[in-house]
Amino acid sequence: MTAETSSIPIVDFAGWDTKATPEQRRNTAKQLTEACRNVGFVYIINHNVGSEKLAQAFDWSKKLYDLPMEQKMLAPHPSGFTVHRGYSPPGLEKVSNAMGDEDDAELTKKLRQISDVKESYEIGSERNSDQPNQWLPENVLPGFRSFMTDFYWECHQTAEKILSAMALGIGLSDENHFRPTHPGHNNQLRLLHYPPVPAADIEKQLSTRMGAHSDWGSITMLFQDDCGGLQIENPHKSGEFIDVPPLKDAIVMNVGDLMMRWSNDSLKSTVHRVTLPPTQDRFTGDERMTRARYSIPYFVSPEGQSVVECLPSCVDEKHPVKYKPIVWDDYRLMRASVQYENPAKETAVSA
Ligand SMILES: O=C(O)CCC(=O)C(=O)O
Ligand SMILES: [Fe+2]
Repeated sequence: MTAETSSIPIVDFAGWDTKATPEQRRNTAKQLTEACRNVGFVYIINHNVGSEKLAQAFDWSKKLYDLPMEQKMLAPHPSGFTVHRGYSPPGLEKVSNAMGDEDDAELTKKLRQISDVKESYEIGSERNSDQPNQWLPENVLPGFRSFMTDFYWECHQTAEKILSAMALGIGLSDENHFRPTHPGHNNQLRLLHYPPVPAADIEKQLSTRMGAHSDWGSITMLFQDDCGGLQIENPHKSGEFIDVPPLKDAIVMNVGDLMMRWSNDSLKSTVHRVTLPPTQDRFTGDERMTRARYSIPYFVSPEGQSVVECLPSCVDEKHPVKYKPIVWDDYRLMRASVQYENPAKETAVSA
């Protein structure tokens, strides 16, 4: 299956360009929002992140992961879950959909028994002092820091456009509604590498590439290479997964849990996962080693103290308010506690 024939809608963002007519902009906003309501995932083409820039970002990511482990460990992810920056070797992070409360403690332990076979590197705004970046020494990968810092802000500019189109699409009178809460300092650029793994390990569920989960924030913009393996839960049939085939240079955009709350559930935060690539030519040798996969998600979130409460344009008699207001930082910490081991919490659970 190709992206053109998959059930994930494709939205041409040339229709949200400054040169587009008001009608083209309204139509684009409508298409984007319909996709977010019905599927929660959408391909965005003709956006502002250029093809060459993307190729360079994937090249840098490959250079990073080609480094020996001891060099990558010069920028380690701090222990615990409060700071989410730097390098996580395979097995450190386990994504899940658990909410992080006490009832989830057992579930969290069980989830850890099947590890995600991936390594990741997280980057944020240089001005976010709560989440300090963990850079490699410049001489280890000269130019990496400066490229990634620029790329981070380029992605942010595109995120602002997407949020504006969504604001219009969900009926807000001001298309800049999300700007004050999303100045960009709380976003997260993530470089992901899924190393080759025997296909049988994934088939027998001895390991996964990335387990099923939804994203927590406002929206996610994902760039994927041509390996394949990303799947979303069928919006019309729970438990069934459908492929999100690679579409060169497209952004795979999805709604996060926070935007779902903000929109009073009118937009969908769809569960997704990464598994075996769909076609046999992605395997090599007797062991059927899976081709490596590189992807670059960009998670867009509001400022930490932003209060998220259902938007008036998404509430009416038929759709009463579903969620109490929450502060983004409180919600994020609750979700993060499940993903990275917290030594204090683990002791408490097993005691
Ligand atoms: O690697 C991918 O394609 C998906 C990544 C993802 O879903 C995530 O990091 O939350
Ligand atoms: Fe995700």
